[in-house]
Amino acid sequence: MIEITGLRKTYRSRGREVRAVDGVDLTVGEGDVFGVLGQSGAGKSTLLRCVNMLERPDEGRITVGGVDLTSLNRKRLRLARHGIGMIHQHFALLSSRTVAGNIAFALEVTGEPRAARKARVSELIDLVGLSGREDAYPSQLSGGQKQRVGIARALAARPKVLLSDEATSALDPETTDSILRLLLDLNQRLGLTILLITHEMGVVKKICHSAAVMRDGKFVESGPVADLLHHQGSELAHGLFPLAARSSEPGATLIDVTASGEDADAPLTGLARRFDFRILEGSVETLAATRAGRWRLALTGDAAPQIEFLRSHGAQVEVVA
Ligand SMILES: Nc1ncnc2c1ncn2[C@@H]1O[C@H](COP(=O)(O)OP(=O)(O)OP(=O)(O)O)[C@@H](O)[C@H]1O
Repeated sequence: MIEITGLRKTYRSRGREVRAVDGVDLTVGEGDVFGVLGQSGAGKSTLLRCVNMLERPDEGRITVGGVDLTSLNRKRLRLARHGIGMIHQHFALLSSRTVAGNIAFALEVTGEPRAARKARVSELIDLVGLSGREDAYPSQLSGGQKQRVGIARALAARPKVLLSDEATSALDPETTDSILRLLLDLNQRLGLTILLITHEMGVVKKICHSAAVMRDGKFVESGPVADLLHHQGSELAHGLFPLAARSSEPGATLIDVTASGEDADAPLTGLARRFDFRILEGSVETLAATRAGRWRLALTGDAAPQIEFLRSHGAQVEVVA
């Protein structure tokens, strides 16, 4: 649904050059939820703003729903943007308009006939769970309710793609969860493709099927979350399952074990039937697209057959010490 190749964007200000996006390739399949994770300054916002051409890239191709956005003139680009909704960290609502007014505004912009607007607004209010709050002004809403208005407004023109710019960063953990559940629900019910940027590992954990880690304008790893977990040295694996336990143990070999799928704990259970070892730390968790487990083990005795056993049962093993 979204295809990006060779994307570059450099800012020049006061004689200084900043390569905000430095050669990014990205494919987001239809109905996928893709998260780009990175720290402040990594280039996430620039990347996202290039996807709907709010920012014009210096190099690269951006195709959304089969349409090459970089080749469109201004008028066609405006139309293509109707198929790409966007939500923001600080909601960007009109303070002088009610909930219904804010959503109706998006329909006015896309030229929806006045007669059809009212019905569509109430449909959208229903969709995001704001029934009863139609006449409230943004100042009377909680952060979560404001983001629901943002989502309804972004979906007004029935886009196939939703871009999310740190949509939950300004929300408390409980509200974050309810907004992520709503996004996942919309992804499933409407088949909505979602590309989100975030600096929160929890967001990737809860709703992303695929993810990329971005640093200095580049993707340092990218792919389905279940696959990335199995890559040696994966930052995503370390971030999703931080193992802070002891990093040395006299007389033992320390290893980190990663396994995914419905039977994520099977390699470890199998190992326990044959060998003696200790679990220093770890857990199995349900992620958006898979179940996965990660543990730090202290192996006593000969480590080689134990590591071999785990690997032959589909687990990724990294020797720590
Ligand atoms: N309009 C601009 N002019 C000059 N430099 C910019 C501009 N926008 C972004 N940058 C620079 O580009 C780099 C990437 O910024 P960007 O906002 O895309 O990163 P980010 O990962 O989204 O970070 P944050 O989460 O803090 O927004 C940063 O070094 C930033 O200072």
